[in-house]
Amino acid sequence: MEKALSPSSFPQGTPLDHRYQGEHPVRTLAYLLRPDRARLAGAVAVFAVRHSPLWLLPLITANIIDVVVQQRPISELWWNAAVLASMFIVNYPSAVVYSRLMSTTIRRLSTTLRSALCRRMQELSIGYHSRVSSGVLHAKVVRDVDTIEESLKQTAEVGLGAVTTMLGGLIVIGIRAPAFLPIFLVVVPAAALLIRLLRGRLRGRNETFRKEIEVLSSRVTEMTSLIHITRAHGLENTAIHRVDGQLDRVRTAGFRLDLLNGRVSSLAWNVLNALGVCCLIGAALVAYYGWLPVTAGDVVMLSTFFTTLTASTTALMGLAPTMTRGLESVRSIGEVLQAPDLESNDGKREIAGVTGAVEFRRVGFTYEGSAEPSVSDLDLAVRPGETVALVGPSGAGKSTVLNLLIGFIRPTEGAILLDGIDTAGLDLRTYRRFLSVVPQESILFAGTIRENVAYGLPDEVDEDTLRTALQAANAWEFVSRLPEGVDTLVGQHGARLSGGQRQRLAIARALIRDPRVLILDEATSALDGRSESLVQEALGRLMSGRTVFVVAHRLSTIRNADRIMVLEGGRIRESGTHDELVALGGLYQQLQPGHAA
Ligand SMILES: Nc1ncnc2c1ncn2[C@@H]1O[C@H](COP(=O)(O)OP(=O)(O)OP(=O)(O)O)[C@@H](O)[C@H]1O
Repeated sequence: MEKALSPSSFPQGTPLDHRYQGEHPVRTLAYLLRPDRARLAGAVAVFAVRHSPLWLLPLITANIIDVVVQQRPISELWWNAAVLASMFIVNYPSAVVYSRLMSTTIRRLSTTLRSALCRRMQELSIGYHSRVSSGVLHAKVVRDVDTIEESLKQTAEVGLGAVTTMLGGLIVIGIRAPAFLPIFLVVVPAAALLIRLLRGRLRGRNETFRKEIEVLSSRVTEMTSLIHITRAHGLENTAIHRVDGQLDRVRTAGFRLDLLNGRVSSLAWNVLNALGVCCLIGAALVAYYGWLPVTAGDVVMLSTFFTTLTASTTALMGLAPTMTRGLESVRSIGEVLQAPDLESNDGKREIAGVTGAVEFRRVGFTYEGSAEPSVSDLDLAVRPGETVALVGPSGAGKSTVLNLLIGFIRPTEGAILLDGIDTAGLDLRTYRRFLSVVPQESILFAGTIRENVAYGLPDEVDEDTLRTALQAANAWEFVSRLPEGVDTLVGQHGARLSGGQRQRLAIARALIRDPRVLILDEATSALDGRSESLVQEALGRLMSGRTVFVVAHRLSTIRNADRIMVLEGGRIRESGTHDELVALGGLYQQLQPGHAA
């Protein structure tokens, strides 16, 4: 069973942590497959048995022909028939065992990779997540791992098939007609190369087709994300026209690819079989004139082997792109697994309680690559239970201060102290248990109201606690009227909730955690009348008795704050209560709505 995760047992030491240091992807794969090496060896052995008809059948056919042509004892026919029968008897069970062994190995590997990626994403800093789009990370977890899985499966199936056929075939030829071995070793690769060259043209067309599909995919994504704007402006036809144009290109590229595919496949088949016939005639001539000791059975065997060995060599060469794709995906996953941008908490002090005293000591913060600091010389001591409103023009540094408080970013100058302890030395995950953040956009995930409100709480929440939180958040009234109450599904495919209702659920989510420190990023757009007052009332309850930092837009929040900090250019320009700042007649006064600048 999975161990419950406490900060101290937070996933460390995923299988790739210690090992993956950007080495060649083949080594990464070898490392990942190590725990399954016995299983893999078993799979290879079983595969050779399962695949034996392909390289043994020509030999047995040759034996049977020789029994007939040379009038050898009939018992030899029965012996050969018995070998043939036993091959078929073991074929089915060995196929089942092979699938089982291989599938266990490959599925375990993809689960390990996906789990390592998800864990690493939870450890990477918020800075990393704001730089790397979620779509890219999503593609790594889903598509790249899928590509690795597919590439391993194909390499195993096709590669093992080709290698066992080639080895088996060459051994049989080496024993039965050794004089032909050097000829095979030269002619078979040459024939395979010829067929590969013929197919080479397909690659270019494949590439064109794939690119057109990628453009289509981005056009569709663009269309769906713009759908509100498109519909609001009556631009449906323009949007459809854009997609239609691309659909046409995909159709043309697909059609050309299919035509070429048909021509190339037929040409390759003809070349392969023509070469096979040449081999048959050549071997027949050798036997007929007695240039080498070759029986009639050998003639048939050699010509069959020529075709199967050439096909195997071609298949092996054709694996290269699949393997390259798989290795590229391993590398792409490695980029995330070795990204150094981690939030470092390991070994830092864990805290069991917070009273809520927060102090900024000459805090400065400069974003990486920025010339100017976004916050400078910030000095601020906040008592437990105090409400501090941050106001200021756009770009003043308000969000940066909130992110510093959450610990998403660390001060580049000075220190932030929590209850007198420098947060630089704290395991922030333990501190954040006493922290709630209510963002501007209330984010609900696909689940019930109960799950959304109780998200992340360690224990099951009882009905009373849930109801009290919803009541205090002014959400009970609408939740209790929903057909399934707290068990109603919300989120992407759930009940439709208004903006105000979503905000009140977000407030309930914060309330139920009973935080000591609350971080509030108020929505810039106010709701209408009743909904707005319900949200304000709920916020009032949420804020009371806690240390609150709020990026404030509502006049009521600002008026009720114990202190207002007016930021500009990353510095505190003014601070005080609403009345004091109005009396001051400075920047705060200018920021008031309706003020003529
Ligand atoms: N990730 C980042 N990298 C570089 N600079 C950034 C980054 N985020 C913000 N900044 C810069 O830092 C400054 C402060 O930004 P911040 O988002 O904190 O302002 P704000 O007061 O919250 O603005 P708004 O009210 O518009 O949200 C701005 O000049 C902004 O351009």
